[in-house]
Amino acid sequence: MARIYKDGDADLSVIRGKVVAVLGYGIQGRAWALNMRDSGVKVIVGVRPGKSFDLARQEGFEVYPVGDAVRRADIIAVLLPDMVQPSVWGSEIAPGLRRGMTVVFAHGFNIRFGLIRPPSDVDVVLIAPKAPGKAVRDEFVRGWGVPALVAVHQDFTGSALKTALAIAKANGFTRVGVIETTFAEETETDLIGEQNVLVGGLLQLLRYGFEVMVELGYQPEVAYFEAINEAKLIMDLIWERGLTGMLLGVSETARYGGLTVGPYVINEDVKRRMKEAAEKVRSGEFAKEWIAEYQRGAPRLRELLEQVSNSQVERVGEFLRQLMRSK
Ligand SMILES: NC(=O)c1ccc[n+]([C@@H]2O[C@H](COP(=O)([O-])OP(=O)(O)OC[C@H]3O[C@@H](n4cnc5c(N)ncnc54)[C@H](O)[C@@H]3O)[C@@H](O)[C@H]2O)c1
Ligand SMILES: CC(C)(O)[C@@H](O)C(=O)O
Ligand SMILES: [Mg+2]
Ligand SMILES: [Mg+2]
Repeated sequence: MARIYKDGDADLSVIRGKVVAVLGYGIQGRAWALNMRDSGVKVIVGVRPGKSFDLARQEGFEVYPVGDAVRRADIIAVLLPDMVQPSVWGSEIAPGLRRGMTVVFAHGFNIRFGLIRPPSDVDVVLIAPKAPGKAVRDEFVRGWGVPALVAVHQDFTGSALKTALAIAKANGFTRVGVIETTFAEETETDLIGEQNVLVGGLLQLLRYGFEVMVELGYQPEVAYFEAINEAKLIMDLIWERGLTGMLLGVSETARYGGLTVGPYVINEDVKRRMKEAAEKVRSGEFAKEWIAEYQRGAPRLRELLEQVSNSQVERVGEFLRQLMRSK
């Protein structure tokens, strides 16, 4: 049984009086900085000059270049893009680290694949939210939170877990539940999950679902409502009531059709390829490929993103989302 920490297991006083530097003010960084400040934690931001720097200032934070923020902090949360972290670590983070500091990651990628090797006299922990940054902030503002994982890679002070749980509490994660894991388990499951299901599998399923109807001559607007917009509402049912609850919340016709046709469309062959993709994560092959792509300037990523953003489904979706938002 997984070990799961809740609010009562975490003590905010562990980080009171300490300075937490959030490095990066992007998708996660902004959410963490705002959440922790709202929880009474002393937060500063470390980021390069530019839009994020200006936004963090506008939103009332003391903002510094990364190296200066590290030097002023007791705890640093490394919320820079994964591919940027190793070089910034070498040039700006490592030189400012002091004995007994805590380094918090939100994803274990660079530790798991050996791209960052912290000195032995700091604590190294992981607090990985199982949610996109927008939800990390929105749920906190709503008075609740999102689930997260916690892991300790290095416990120099003997209180690494306590510090990690305090950071989790300040973000609202312990209100929901924080599961104990390892950097390896978090990194591998996060990559496998986002590729096979959350980002990759889901996107492709929705695109094909839409395209099949359009290619059969149905109206694109009808196909969008059917294959994409309603997918959110069905997912809400699963989120609230589980798989069986969703099945009981749709018609008997949908229940029978879904249970018989689903496994025909998403078949064992798909499962086999999901396992192949998972193996590429576990062996490090995916990490190697992504690092090489990033070092070339990410041309393939840009091209694939452009293909999605220029597709018909996006034009239809934009029109319908606008329509649904206005009376
Ligand atoms: N995006 C998510 O919802 C999400 C969810 C869970 C975990 N994570 C993890 O959180 C971490 C941060 O990811 P993100 O998606 O929030 O990143 P992001 O791309 O949104 O963050 C970019 C931030 O880093 C700054 N930055 C980029 N290069 C820099 C440099 N050289 N020097 C200083 N600042 C620089 C940018 O100005 C910006 O503020 C990653 O480890 C990621 O895996 C992200
Ligand atoms: C939000 C996700 C997909 O769960 C996260 O893992 C990420 O990398 O952005
Ligand atoms: Mg991820
Ligand atoms: Mg994730």
